[in-house]
Amino acid sequence: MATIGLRSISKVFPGGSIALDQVDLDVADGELMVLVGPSGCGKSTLLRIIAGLEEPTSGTLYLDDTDATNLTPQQRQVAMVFQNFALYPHMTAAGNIGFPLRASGLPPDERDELVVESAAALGLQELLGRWPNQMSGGQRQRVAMGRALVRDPQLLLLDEPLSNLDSGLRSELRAEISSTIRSSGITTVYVTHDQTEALTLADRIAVMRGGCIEDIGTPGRVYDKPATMFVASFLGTPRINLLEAWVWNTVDSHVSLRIGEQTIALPWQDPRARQLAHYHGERVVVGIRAEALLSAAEPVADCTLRGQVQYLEHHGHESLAFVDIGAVGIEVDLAPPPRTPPATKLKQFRQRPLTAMRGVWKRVSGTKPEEPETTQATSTAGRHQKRKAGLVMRLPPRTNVTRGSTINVVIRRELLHFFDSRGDRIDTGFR
Ligand SMILES: Nc1ncnc2c1ncn2[C@@H]1O[C@H](COP(=O)(O)OP(=O)(O)OP(=O)(O)O)[C@@H](O)[C@H]1O
Repeated sequence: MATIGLRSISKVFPGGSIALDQVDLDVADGELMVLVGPSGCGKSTLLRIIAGLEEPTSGTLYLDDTDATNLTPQQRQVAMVFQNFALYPHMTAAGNIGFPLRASGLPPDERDELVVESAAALGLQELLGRWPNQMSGGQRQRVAMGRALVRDPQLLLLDEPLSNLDSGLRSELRAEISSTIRSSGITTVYVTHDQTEALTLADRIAVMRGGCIEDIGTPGRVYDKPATMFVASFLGTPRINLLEAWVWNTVDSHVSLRIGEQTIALPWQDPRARQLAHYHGERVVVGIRAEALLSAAEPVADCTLRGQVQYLEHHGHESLAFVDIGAVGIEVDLAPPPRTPPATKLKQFRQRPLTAMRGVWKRVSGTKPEEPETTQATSTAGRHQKRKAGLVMRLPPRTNVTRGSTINVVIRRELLHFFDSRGDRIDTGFR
């Protein structure tokens, strides 16, 4: 098996479109790394550079600590599975699986043995004589996996291998792919734009946007402590609530967060309060996932917002409520357009720090709410249209909450996320 090391990999396509901007990434031996991000963020380009199908404009690729930037795809011993499976239509399943072995000149006996072995591992024994047009999407996908793994490659690269399948089959095959990869112990890079796939499959996730990796870590870490507002917004269903809040620090007591016309507070004992105190009189963004919100008969001091239920969505196992709390919502630009700097500026542009691209976000709209009476902050009231942002929360499936009713929304403050005006996490190490 192998390790992968990418150092300052950039890719600028003819015409100036920057697909990758100084990407660094390490994949450990036997690790399943998932590259996830919105369309156009550079995932496939990065995968194709690892495969040797695309050349980086600059940077170095290491395989097992050896410079492999200029090796051919064959020399890299990489197997790739594509979105459309790319099976040969004129070959049976057995022919497709055995194709790489035939190409490498293996004698027919040994070849057949390996094909049968590989088919058995993927539950394809009964299908070996079928043609691609006689197989379902899921079966074709398994044959593509068999063909990729039969040569015992060093690396397995998968580019959206499930995106052409319906959702039921996708989750079934996701589990299969995961167990096949883990039992083979092969180092794998898996590209998807589906955050559920990323969270369920990965040992580690690299979240990409605009040609950069914005966050990298275990699924639990990037979900629980996203490095940026974009990452928080991209991962999780329903999407995280992002609300504008104004900070007011009452030293040695608490930090207030003014959200719309309402206020919640973090006690001074909470380490995040001291961190937030640095933003006294300023605007931050509070991220609240649906699981951090509870509906309660009585308000709980310092952590309750009141709001009116705008509408309810029933999903069988749960209901989602959209609650108007009169706050200003923040919308993150999930897919900034590809960057095309002028040729003369290219060098400086590539050297820009990653953070320069992170803070692509905008207020949905809204007037800055009135500060708490004691605040000295400069008011910008009237600059924007006021807008009440809905808060999405989960309710039990047969809830007695009705549309139009006013409810107490209690916030589990330990689950709150805070971001600065650039969209970077205001970290506190609380969790
Ligand atoms: N051959 C090419 N010539 C010019 N631009 C390209 C080429 N291939 C990709 N790009 C551009 O590079 C950027 C990254 O593309 P890439 O296919 O890597 O994104 P992606 O994240 O895989 O997107 P998707 O999920 O839609 O496949 C995009 O802006 C794309 O338009």
